Amino acid sequence: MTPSFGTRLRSAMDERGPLCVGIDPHASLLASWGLDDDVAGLERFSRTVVEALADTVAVFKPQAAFFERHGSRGVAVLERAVADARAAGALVVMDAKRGDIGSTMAAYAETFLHPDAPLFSDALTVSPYLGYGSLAPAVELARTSGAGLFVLALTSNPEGAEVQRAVREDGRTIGATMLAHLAAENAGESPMGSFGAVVGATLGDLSSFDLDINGPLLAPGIGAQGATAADLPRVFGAAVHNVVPNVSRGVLRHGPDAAALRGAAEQFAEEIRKAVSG
Ligand SMILES: O=C(O)c1cc(=O)[nH]c(=O)n1[C@@H]1O[C@H](COP(=O)(O)O)[C@@H](O)[C@H]1O
Repeated sequence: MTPSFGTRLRSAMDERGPLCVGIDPHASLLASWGLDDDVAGLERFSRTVVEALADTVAVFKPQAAFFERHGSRGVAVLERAVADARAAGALVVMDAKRGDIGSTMAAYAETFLHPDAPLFSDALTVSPYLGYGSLAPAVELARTSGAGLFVLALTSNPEGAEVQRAVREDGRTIGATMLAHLAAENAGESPMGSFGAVVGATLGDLSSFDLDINGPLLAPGIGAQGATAADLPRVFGAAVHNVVPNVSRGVLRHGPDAAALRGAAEQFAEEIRKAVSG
């Protein structure tokens, strides 16, 4: 049986460090790489990123929207990127932020978390804002297929606060409630559970939240959104050892040269290592 996502992620983080590189082929990045904003450009971009980094980076996070905007051929490029990255030993978190009523959520789960699906990924980002319980089919399928989820809890964008910091009748914020659901999901798992939270690295002091969910914390916001690796201990406190920091544009803007991409990823990885161990 495949080891759980939490187990595989912990090994990958121990072996390669926790950096996650986002594959976000923005039209502006394609242009700055000298590529056309079309399927050929998309393919060249994603292959270059995967080939340059798949043997050193623990996790890739392709952003599905940048592939889907090119239609079915863009989705074919995404399938290839996922397969190549996984074949080279990296884990893939599909950033598709899916969320729907339970019966439709089951179809999203089949799309990304069924081992026979063309887009099968090690984990998927999901939105719990139709109610955490609506994610149940994805939780269930992830458990049987050895995959994981990253649930949007406290997102990196300033607009997220109006929902995630809203206070419920029981006095808890919505974000804290999502973290509590995840802690329950991961209870008793070792070395950690497979049900992670997305918590932005941009959010400053989060000591009022219990980030101890016994699962991974995907932390976007380093680089283009203004956070730095040095912010991680202040934002995450003791939970920093479970943080998977994501950098997309901060690495990608160094392409298309493979050595420059590797250099940028190594620099972020080193800054993260220092911040987490220091
Ligand atoms: O789920 C995500 O990955 C995500 C959640 C969040 O709160 N903030 C956030 O920026 N992201 C994603 O993380 C990536 C950040 O990209 P950069 O700002 O270029 O590093 C994008 O793919 C975003 O969609």
